[in-house]
Amino acid sequence: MGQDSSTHPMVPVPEAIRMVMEETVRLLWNDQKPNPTTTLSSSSFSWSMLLNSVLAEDVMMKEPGYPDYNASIMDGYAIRVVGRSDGNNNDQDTEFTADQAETAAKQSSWTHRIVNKVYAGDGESTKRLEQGRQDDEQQSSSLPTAVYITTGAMVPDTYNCVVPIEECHVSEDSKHLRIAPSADLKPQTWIRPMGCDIPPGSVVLAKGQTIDPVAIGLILQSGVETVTVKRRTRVGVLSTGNELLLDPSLPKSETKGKIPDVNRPILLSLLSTYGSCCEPVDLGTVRDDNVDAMTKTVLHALENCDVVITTGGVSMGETDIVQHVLVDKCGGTLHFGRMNMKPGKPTTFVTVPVTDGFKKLVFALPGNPVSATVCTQLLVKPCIDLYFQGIPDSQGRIKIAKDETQTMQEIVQETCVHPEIMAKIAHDIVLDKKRYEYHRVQIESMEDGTYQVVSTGVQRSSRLMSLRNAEGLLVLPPAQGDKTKALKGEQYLVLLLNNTLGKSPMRIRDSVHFKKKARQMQVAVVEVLPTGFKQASKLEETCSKIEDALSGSNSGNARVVSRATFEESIDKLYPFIVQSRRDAVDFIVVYCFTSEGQFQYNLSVANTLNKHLTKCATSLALQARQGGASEDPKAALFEVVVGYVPEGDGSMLICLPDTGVQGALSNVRGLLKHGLNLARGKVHNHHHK
Ligand SMILES: Nc1nc2c(c(=O)[nH]1)N[C@H]1C(S)=C(S)[C@@H](COP(=O)(O)OP(=O)(O)OC[C@H]3O[C@@H](n4cnc5c(N)ncnc54)[C@H](O)[C@@H]3O)O[C@H]1N2
Ligand code: MOO
Repeated sequence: MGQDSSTHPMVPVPEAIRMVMEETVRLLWNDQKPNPTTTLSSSSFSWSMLLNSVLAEDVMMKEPGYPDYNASIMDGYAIRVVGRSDGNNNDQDTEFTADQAETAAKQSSWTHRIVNKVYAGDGESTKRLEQGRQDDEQQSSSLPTAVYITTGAMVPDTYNCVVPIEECHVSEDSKHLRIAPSADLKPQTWIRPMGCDIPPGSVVLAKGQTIDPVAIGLILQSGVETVTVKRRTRVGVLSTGNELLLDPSLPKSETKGKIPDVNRPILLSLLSTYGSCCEPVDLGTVRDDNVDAMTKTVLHALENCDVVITTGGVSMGETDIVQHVLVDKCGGTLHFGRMNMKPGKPTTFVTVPVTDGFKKLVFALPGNPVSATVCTQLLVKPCIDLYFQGIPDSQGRIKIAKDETQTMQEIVQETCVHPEIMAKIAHDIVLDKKRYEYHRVQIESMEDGTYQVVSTGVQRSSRLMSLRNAEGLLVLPPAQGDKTKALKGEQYLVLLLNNTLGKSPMRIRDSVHFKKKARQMQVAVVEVLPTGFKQASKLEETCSKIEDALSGSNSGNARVVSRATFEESIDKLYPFIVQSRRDAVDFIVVYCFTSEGQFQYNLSVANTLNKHLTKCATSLALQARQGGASEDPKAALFEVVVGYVPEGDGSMLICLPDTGVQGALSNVRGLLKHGLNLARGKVHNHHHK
């Protein structure tokens, strides 16, 4: 099992996305997200930092509420009237009543003397009228006092009513005032009392809310010193390749064979359209002929980002070193190295541990610009949405299973991916011979509420024009037998690349893209033999026997997608099993050599495997053993183990002797498939439409 990408099975795209989501969930579940929140201090608030951020904590109104003083609602005069309820009315003679206004109107006498002016923004001690004048007034008059006040200004504590300027008659020398009898002279008239707009202690904005323009205003009014928001996911983009033109100002003669780096600008700007969840980080470019230099760049990127996207260098060429750097040099775990997809086949997904025990997610995308862009949309977007939002609140739909992996699966089912629709195609499209094609299309809404899609033309992965104005990805299966074309009028699934149709993201649980079809059963085969065992491998012939035994007309075909030989060290077997299930394998068949004297070995392999299985199916094992014995009586002497490997979607493992393989498997074929479906929690099989 080398790391060469050609040995990686082509993982179906939905399975690949599911693995990405599972790793993301696992990381969140295990608190492996560093600094999930950021606290912004009011001294550094700027609207651009706040806008579109998501609150990680409630914003509460500080004492004494907003406004934090009694404010005038009108331009006019503040006076004191009878009935103030604040217990501060011991100075009875300065209180003014409607009767007094009435009398003054009849007599054309003044009702108040004006002792000050208060403008909006003035503090309590502001004195705008000259001292001399006040002294003068105090001596010459016993009228109650009033102050001129503007809208929004602080009403001094000694006053409890504002009379708008329209209801005041002011003496020519601006020293006296007559209040019109029409004025409303109740306490608090035209005053916004302290805390009336936002009472102290109230929740101004709730946790989880996205900060919109109004929320910015409310945060500022709330008087809080800090706001805690969810930290945006830092997503780094690194282009790899010596062909990238680093200095566009160089003369043409010096740049032959170089091309502009389009991936980095495309992906960085695409990420910036993902809104509040992500902070794109430009990691520049790196050469593809220097493993150490690339390793250094990647390690630095991993320290600084939560998610890293690289483009280029993941296929089969001598300079395709990215996987080597990520796995061998950076110690990453490879989750998949190829997808059954055009464009995007060599897409590679790795998780890499960094210091502090945090794990980072790395998407090593193909260099072709279309492949890189489409794979970012399909795989990276849902991942960073999930990483930012955290484990979905499922309103109780998530069953917490005893087994952690099962719980993860449950959570993954609740996570969201691209929106999707069904649409008819407007013209024939030739199907790819081998791979599912995610064909770029434009979408037309028809009058009857259905959709029709039109291809964007030649779909070569280098042809960025195929993405120009593309609105969706039409999911086309590979050609099969006579079916070499998708025909005009046929209906297919379309994954949406933008939100022009106003469709919501799909929960994986509900997504048609993720619905399992009765597809080819995928099988991993392992041959195990004791050390120094001198017998030629029978892997090839046994694999074809296994394929035949597991294929049946009404239960679909089986295909061996990975195979390996292990000598002695059964310890190595478990990582292979884990990898097999990650490759979405249905059955793992382990067979042991059984020449004379190998009973003990067969027993120890069987016992070791037994430990890793849940739901050991002893009756199935017995039946398989009987089937094996009917082919070769000797097979009855050896151990058979059948059980369920719970990780991921789950696989069925069958450990048996190297003889009677076909008889054993064909005897339990139907039961194995049924057992797998039961163990996977599926009551019904899903069939092709
Ligand atoms: N022998 C095989 N060759 C290839 C296979 C294969 O299975 N066997 N797969 C092909 C497929 S499918 C794809 S997709 C590409 C992906 O290759 P890489 O990821 O290794 O990418 P590169 O070889 O580095 O580049 C591919 C292509 O894209 C151009 N490129 C790269 N980076 C950028 C950039 N930042 N901006 C613009 N264009 C870029 C590069 O020049 C190449 O033309 O591999 C096939 N080969
Ligand atoms: O998968 Mo590649 O992305 O065809 O061109």
